[in-house]
Amino acid sequence: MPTILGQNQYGKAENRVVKITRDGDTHHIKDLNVSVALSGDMEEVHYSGSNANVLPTDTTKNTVFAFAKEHGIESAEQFGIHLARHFVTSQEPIKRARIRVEEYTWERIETSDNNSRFIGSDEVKHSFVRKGQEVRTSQITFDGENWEVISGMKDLTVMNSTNSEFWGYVKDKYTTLQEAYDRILATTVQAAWRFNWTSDEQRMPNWERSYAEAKKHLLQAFAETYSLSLQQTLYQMGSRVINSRSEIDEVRLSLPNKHHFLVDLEPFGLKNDNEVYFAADRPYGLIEGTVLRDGVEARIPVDHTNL
Ligand SMILES: O=c1[nH]c(=O)c2[nH]c(=O)[nH]c2[nH]1
Repeated sequence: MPTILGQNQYGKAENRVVKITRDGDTHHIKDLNVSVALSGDMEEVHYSGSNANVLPTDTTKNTVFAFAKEHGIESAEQFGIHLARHFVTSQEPIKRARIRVEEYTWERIETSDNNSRFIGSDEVKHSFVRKGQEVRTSQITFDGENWEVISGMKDLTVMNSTNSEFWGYVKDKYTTLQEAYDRILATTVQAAWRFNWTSDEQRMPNWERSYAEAKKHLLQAFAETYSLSLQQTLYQMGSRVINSRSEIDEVRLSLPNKHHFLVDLEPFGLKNDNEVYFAADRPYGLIEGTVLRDGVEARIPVDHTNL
């Protein structure tokens, strides 16, 4: 049976690059995990093994580190844009570059209870603790003409200890779930949002500010929604971002329902007054959905993941 080559891409994955910027003796850290995927005229290397069109993955790794020096790392998105543009414009056979970035955030260590005494001391300026909250993600794709930037986050765990109910659902012969009028709602947010910046002709968003604002709106919507289901909360979270940020047209959310079950304390002669829960880790409900600006086309893949 004859065969033909289908979709293919290649590049160095998970380049862990850390850039220290020294502003006098005050240091700033950017800590990224960068994955490069290139595609284009790559039939020959697959069919015959000719490497004539192949920029080595080793070179793509070196480029990541060299660009950290040459261009700095202003934001994950800006860094990805520099890289994608470079690969597509410098090598004829490369027609498309996709750069995925995970970013780990570092916060300054405060070195005294009375912090004000130490402001200006060396410890504050160059000592950091890695932030335990979310991992920031971005994916930058360039085909020589159009850009697609999808940013987001994963591992951001949140909980409402009240203002959540779940009742009025379908009941069949297998249904045992009790209706809940005051339950815990907890989830670990995986979010991806697509920017409507697609060409060098348009003004580029402020990536850092956009991220901070999108995160703020997701969290505020989670906190402020009186929830009748996680689905309803998901829609509120997505639409809050779309309505507040004109640079974002599409939000995809994947929200595991981190179930907290009330423990039966009756056997011990104790009454559980919505106080003691068993935090189950699996199975979990998985609630996923896309929220779009009216009139735009959905482009974030249903199973979009970063790395
Ligand atoms: O918010 C929820 N949505 C569901 O679809 C669902 N299903 C379920 O068993 N519990 C919940 N909770």
